[in-house]
Amino acid sequence: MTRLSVNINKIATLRNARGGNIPDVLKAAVDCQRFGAEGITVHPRPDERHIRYQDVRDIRPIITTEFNIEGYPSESFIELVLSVVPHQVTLVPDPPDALTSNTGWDTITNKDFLRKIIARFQEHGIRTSIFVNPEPEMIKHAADTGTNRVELYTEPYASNFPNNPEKAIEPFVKAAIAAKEVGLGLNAGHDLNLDNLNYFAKNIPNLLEVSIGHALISDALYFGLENTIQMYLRKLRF
Ligand SMILES: CC(=O)[C@@H](O)[C@H](O)COP(=O)(O)O
Ligand SMILES: NCC(=O)COP(=O)(O)O
Repeated sequence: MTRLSVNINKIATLRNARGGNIPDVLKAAVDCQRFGAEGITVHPRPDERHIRYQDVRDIRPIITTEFNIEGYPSESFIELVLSVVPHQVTLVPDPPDALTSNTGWDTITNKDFLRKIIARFQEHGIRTSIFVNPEPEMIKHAADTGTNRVELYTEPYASNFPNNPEKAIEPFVKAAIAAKEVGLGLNAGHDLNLDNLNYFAKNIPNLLEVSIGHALISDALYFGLENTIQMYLRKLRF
């Protein structure tokens, strides 16, 4: 079964547009869970333009579902994660000024860096995942870092899906097979949506989790948050 983790960054972006506390990010985290989300994902960035470090601390004790913190492993991010102790941390190679995540790790050149950080998180009982492009070579080297899982960066799938779904999914199937061969658990995310999710989940073997934010929160404007989460869940249950 593929779990749906809802990324609530965009709810925080909306709140931050005005200051104040509307919409209430903590309430949204609890409500996403109540509406069926099987995980909550947050991606704090250094400028805190969406989810803030304090939000991350406040969410941990009020949710019971899986908590996944994504981000670049700067010292302040590492400190945050070690103080919060989520179920999973996903390491993403975002530079501080990145608009959004736009590539996976080069797991060859960053192998020693990642290995040390991953060991620190795992010593605290935190499962690790690292964000990778769908390249079997990068996935094989990811296994040498000691990580538990990889998260496939799905933007290229999402942008190619409307023109040619078979071609769009091809590298992701190969990547999933490579992950299984080296014993890594498999997550995926970025730009997954109501149109492309079902085809992805049906075709990718051993997909443990998808994290979805931008499209899901946007769909919630039209369909409501509860209904939208249920619509996404139905795309994963077949
Ligand atoms: C790693 C990844 O793909 C997501 O965490 C994404 O970067 C979050 O989306 P925002 O850019 O909307 O914060
Ligand atoms: N890890 C991907 C994620 O959390 C959400 O990405 P997106 O759906 O906002 O593109």
